[in-house]
Amino acid sequence: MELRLDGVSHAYGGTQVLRDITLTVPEGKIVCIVGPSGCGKSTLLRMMGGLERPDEGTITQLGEPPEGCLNPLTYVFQDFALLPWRSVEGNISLALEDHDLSKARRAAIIEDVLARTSLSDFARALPRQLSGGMKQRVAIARALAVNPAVMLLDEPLSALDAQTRVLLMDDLVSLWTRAPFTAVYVTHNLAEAVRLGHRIVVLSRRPGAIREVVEIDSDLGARGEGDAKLEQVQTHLWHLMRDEARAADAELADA
Ligand SMILES: Nc1ncnc2c1ncn2[C@@H]1O[C@H](COP(=O)(O)OP(=O)(O)OP(=O)(O)O)[C@@H](O)[C@H]1O
Repeated sequence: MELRLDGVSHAYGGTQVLRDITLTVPEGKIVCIVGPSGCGKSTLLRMMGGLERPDEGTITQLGEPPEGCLNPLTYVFQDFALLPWRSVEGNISLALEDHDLSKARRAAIIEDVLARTSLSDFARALPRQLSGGMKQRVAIARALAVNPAVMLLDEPLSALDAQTRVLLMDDLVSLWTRAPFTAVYVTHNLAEAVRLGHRIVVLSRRPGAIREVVEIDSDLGARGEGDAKLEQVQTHLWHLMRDEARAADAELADA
């Protein structure tokens, strides 16, 4: 399934937050959204997930969700959003409880996503026993359990330390390489954007409008540390972001 946004604009009260966003999230690709603080990235993601409606413009789902899809659009948040009193498998099971599945089918799905996220040995652990990286693996496993058409990730690695972020990025790359999924990935971190994005959408300062869309055609699995082309793209993104962040700062100072 593909997501298409056409002329999406939105305001909260008198504050314009998004302006005329037109973009496509192609099936089987990861689209990263970057932009300065407060430019409307999370708002855009909420609109893609149907949690809010834009004032103007349309968001269309084109094509069919994958076979076995229980929930076409599912989120992964920065703060993991796990229930502390439920075990790892209990948290994953939560995503399946509203669906009419046999006990055996539910157990098979949980076993599969635990294996894919290297969590099989932690099925009965509670969130408080897990590191931040492991908690986010659980949240990713829970999202994968519903076999979504599009996964919507809002700064999923921002709460983690630098080393853990690298490990989780590797995990996401290998998950995608084994079974390509469609995702929209909001991040402040340009290294994450160039490592994970097939398409990187740079938003301007608020009201967020598309400043540039950068395509990276290299294989996700082949992207590594010290890749000159990726570093070039990252520098280009940084220049765009820096200009926007400076302008946003100046606006706040003038207000
Ligand atoms: N429900 C809401 N009601 C009113 N204003 C809101 C609401 N949600 C977001 N905003 C405002 O809209 C603007 C965009 O917020 P949003 O969280 O989408 O930006 P962002 O780019 O994700 O920010 P950050 O990078 O800091 O997470 C901000 O000025 C924010 O205060």
